[in-house]
Amino acid sequence: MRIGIAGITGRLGALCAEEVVGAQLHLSGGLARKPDALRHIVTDPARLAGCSDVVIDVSSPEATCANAEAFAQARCAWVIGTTGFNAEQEEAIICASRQIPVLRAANFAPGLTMLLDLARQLGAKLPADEYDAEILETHHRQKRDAPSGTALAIGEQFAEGRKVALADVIETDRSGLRGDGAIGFASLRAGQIVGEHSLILTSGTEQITLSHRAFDRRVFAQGAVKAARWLAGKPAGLYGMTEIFGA
Ligand SMILES: NC(=O)C1=CN([C@@H]2O[C@H](COP(=O)(O)OP(=O)(O)OC[C@H]3O[C@@H](n4cnc5c(N)ncnc54)[C@H](OP(=O)(O)O)[C@@H]3O)[C@@H](O)[C@H]2O)C=CC1
Ligand SMILES: O=C(O)C1=N[C@H](C(=O)O)C[C@H](O)C1
Repeated sequence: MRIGIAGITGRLGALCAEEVVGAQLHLSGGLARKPDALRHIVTDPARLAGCSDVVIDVSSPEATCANAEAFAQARCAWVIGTTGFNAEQEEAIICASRQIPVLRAANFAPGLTMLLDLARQLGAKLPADEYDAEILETHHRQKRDAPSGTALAIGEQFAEGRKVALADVIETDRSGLRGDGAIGFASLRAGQIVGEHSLILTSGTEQITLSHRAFDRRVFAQGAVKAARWLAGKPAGLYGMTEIFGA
């Protein structure tokens, strides 16, 4: 199986490349802004798609979306781990998934995949007028998007359990009083913290916290390569990590 990496020079992309080689799969090359013939790094997505069965994309929202057309044309499977998309960019990904298999996940870690399932169950069980929901995420100082993609995914699952749309109850600006039924978000950025997420549910008399801490970025790279192996050759469609870790 030939696996390419978009964002291969980045923190996660470089680890994904190591995992591919470590698993004795064929690393077909990578995409970044500066080409490098020695390391098979190109700037044209069509060139990478043309020599790959599947590409793991961990770059930036703009760079990821710029790949959509070339990957669809080459019928190349697409694992997307990039976060921070706007609504228009999300739509472009959904559009591509009508032509090629796309697996999209804000977090490739198995434990976090389980946490998403638990968040949905708690949303369905804990009454919104009794339990305030807050999501706290902490990441390294280089992270660009906030709230993190994972925090938003936790919020979406919890909201789905509550049978509300996250867009209707999301609170990121914390000035003023907390809204009834709000799902609040807070972000911290410091040092080299890999990624921490907590869903904190508080009533007048108790608190329940679901937490996940990644302390080695390799957990994401390993999940991404598992996802790539699973996705190559699948029919067109939009898939997620529950397909891999079965939450
Ligand atoms: N799903 C998951 O489990 C995880 C997802 N992520 C997400 O992955 C993404 C990357 O994270 P991280 O590795 O830390 O980021 P880095 O900034 O370290 O890496 C970004 C990579 O994308 C490339 N890139 C950026 N902009 C462009 C562009 N316009 N055109 C082509 N290539 C571009 C960079 O290449 P260069 O600068 O060399 O041109 C680099 O290779 C983020 O969205 C992050 O949130 C991160 C960890 C886990
Ligand atoms: O940028 C990161 O580093 C991470 N990004 C992902 C996100 O936005 O949720 C996943 C992980 O927490 C690390």
